[in-house]
Amino acid sequence: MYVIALTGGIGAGKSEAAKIFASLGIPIVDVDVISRQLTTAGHPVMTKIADAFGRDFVTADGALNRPAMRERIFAVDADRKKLESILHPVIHEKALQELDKHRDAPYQVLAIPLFFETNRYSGVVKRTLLVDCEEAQQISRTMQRSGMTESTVRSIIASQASRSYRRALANDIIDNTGTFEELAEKVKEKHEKYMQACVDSE
Ligand SMILES: CC(C)(COP(=O)(O)OP(=O)(O)OC[C@H]1O[C@@H](n2cnc3c(N)ncnc32)[C@H](O)[C@@H]1O)[C@@H](O)C(=O)NCCC(=O)NCCS
Ligand SMILES: Nc1ncnc2c1ncn2[C@@H]1O[C@H](COP(=O)(O)OP(=O)(O)OP(=O)(O)O)[C@@H](O)[C@H]1O
Repeated sequence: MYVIALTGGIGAGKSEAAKIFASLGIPIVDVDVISRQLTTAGHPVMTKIADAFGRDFVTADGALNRPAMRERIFAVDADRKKLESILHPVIHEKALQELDKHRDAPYQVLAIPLFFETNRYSGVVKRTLLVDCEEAQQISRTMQRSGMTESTVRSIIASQASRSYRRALANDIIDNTGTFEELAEKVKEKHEKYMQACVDSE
């Protein structure tokens, strides 16, 4: 299995980059998508979250109350760690199962915001690809996409690894300070490189 971890800070452009890899036929395993699936109504994980945080963090139909949880965990570090200790092991197990389904693909993309923060996936990942832009762009793009306030976005950025730390650790970097067209070109370049690399590694 040849797995590329696609990582980056909030709003840096991971989802947009992942869509372009998908359009090139590459399977995508996205841990944010898995996390959302695990926190829908009726999933056993929701019982653990309700026990740990109380009913205020669960919607009337039993799903995760995402805005309430977002406000809480990016204000209180201990609560973020508590939520992560419930969700991360289950997300990890599910992500490995998903990756296993696409063993025959030339390579796969694992979209994972907290790759450098968690360390859980290093065993399965061959290379890391950072999508990176200026912090001001992360903030404005996230605010536009989600309607979050600037201070919420800043608190999320503060909880994540710094830009310089990620840039120092990544094997490859895509600069997403430009247009969508430029991003698409850069993703295609990386795709060609990874196609060659996985052939060479056989
Ligand atoms: C806090 C929650 C409810 C907010 O939900 P929401 O729908 O607004 O955001 P979504 O899940 O799409 O995540 C958006 C982005 O927030 C950032 N983010 C999410 N969780 C975390 C975290 N624990 N630490 C730092 N940043 C995070 C990431 O950049 C992520 O891409 C949700 O993100 C969550 O349940 N987080 C805990 C699970 C987790 O750690 N996910 C990251 C997987 S490695
Ligand atoms: N090059 C670009 N030019 C303009 N807007 C962009 C560009 N790249 C991404 N965006 C927009 O910025 C927002 C954030 O991008 P995206 O959702 O891909 O980021 P992300 O890294 O997946 O964020 P998150 O960590 O929140 O999941 C989206 O609305 C997206 O369409």
